[in-house]
Amino acid sequence: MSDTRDLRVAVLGVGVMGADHVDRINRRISGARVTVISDASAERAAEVGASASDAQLVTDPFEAIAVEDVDAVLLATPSAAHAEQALACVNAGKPVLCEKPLATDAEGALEIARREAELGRRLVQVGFMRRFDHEHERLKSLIDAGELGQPLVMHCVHRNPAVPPRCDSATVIWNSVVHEIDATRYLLGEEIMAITVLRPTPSSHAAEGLQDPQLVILETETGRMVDIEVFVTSGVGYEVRTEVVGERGSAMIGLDVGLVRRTDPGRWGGQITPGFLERFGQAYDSEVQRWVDAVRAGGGSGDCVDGPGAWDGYAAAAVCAAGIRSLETWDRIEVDMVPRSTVDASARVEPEQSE
Ligand SMILES: NC(=O)C1=CN([C@@H]2O[C@H](COP(=O)(O)OP(=O)(O)OC[C@H]3O[C@@H](n4cnc5c(N)ncnc54)[C@H](O)[C@@H]3O)[C@@H](O)[C@H]2O)C=CC1
Ligand SMILES: O=C1[C@@H](O)[C@H](O)[C@@H](O)[C@H](O)[C@H]1O
Repeated sequence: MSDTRDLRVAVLGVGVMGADHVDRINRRISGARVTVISDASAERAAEVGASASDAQLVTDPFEAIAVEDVDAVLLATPSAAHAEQALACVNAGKPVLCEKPLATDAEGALEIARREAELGRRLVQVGFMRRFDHEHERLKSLIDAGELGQPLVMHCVHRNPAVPPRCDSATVIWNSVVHEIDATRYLLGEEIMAITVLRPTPSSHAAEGLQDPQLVILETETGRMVDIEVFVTSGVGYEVRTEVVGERGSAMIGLDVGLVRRTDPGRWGGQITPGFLERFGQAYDSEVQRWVDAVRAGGGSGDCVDGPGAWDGYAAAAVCAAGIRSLETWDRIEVDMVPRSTVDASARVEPEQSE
């Protein structure tokens, strides 16, 4: 691939996220265009394809990955399909931006990280977009500059107004808490050693099989603790708040303090973002732009990642797997992870450097 030509991207899975990524690649960022669209629903593929007239529709996701003039793949299929499809990308030598999580079990993620290491070329980026959010970047800079002193504790809130009816308690860990797991590794720059999932009084709005809210406690290797309230049927709006408390002060992000309006009779207030597309729009744009730039810079043989990679996907998957054990057993569970040095390609960069 030449450096001057647009990157030709196949987008797999064009539901909520995939359709937004298609629009982002074709209209909101530069250096890439969508040339293949694939979705299990032919109707949905045609609907999204209508707005991306250059794109060829390919029903089978593995055929889509193999299309010769596809330079790179963006995976936005349901989480359970990621591992097999991401592995197929690596095996085909194609760079892939895989929406989180990289896999819904730790073994699947580890297989991808190991295969990438064998190839000796970084091809896998994982869609932990908070690392590209300006507020998260500022918080990270503050911590790294030592302005809060040594970080001791982190408090997180993650609320969604609603989730699809199929969402169960384990899905909340894989799909929602996985963001705080990655944010912890990114902000504090160390691995998570143990997880405990607690079950407060469930909301009467949660469907059967869904423990909502959940309180999750993470413990890092140096003993810092992170508490996460995850509440996915809040009915209110999309709220993601993070506060880091250090020896010399604290800092919080996600306060929705855009416009604060004062009106009569004696009222004041602002607005809560309705969903992740609005709250993290800037982060998704930066994430995909930087991935496109990295893939183009990598040419046909260099590294193609600028952000969280396969190791980050694996580390998060290992913590999620322990979290699901905790949900089942009601116990504190230690995270079972292979040493980073056994997965060579990823061992080159520390997690806090955002790979
Ligand atoms: N980074 C973020 O903030 C967000 C990430 N996500 C992630 O994006 C992924 C997609 O989520 P949504 O767009 O909300 O789901 P969705 O259900 O809206 O879309 C999934 C699409 O994939 C298609 N599909 C199903 N199985 C497939 C297969 N095996 N191969 C190809 N296509 C298949 C479906 O027909 C559907 O159109 C998930 O992994 C989710 O975790 C979702 C929302 C936000
Ligand atoms: O990734 C996402 C969704 O899949 C998930 O369901 C939400 O809870 C997250 O906030 C969103 O960022």
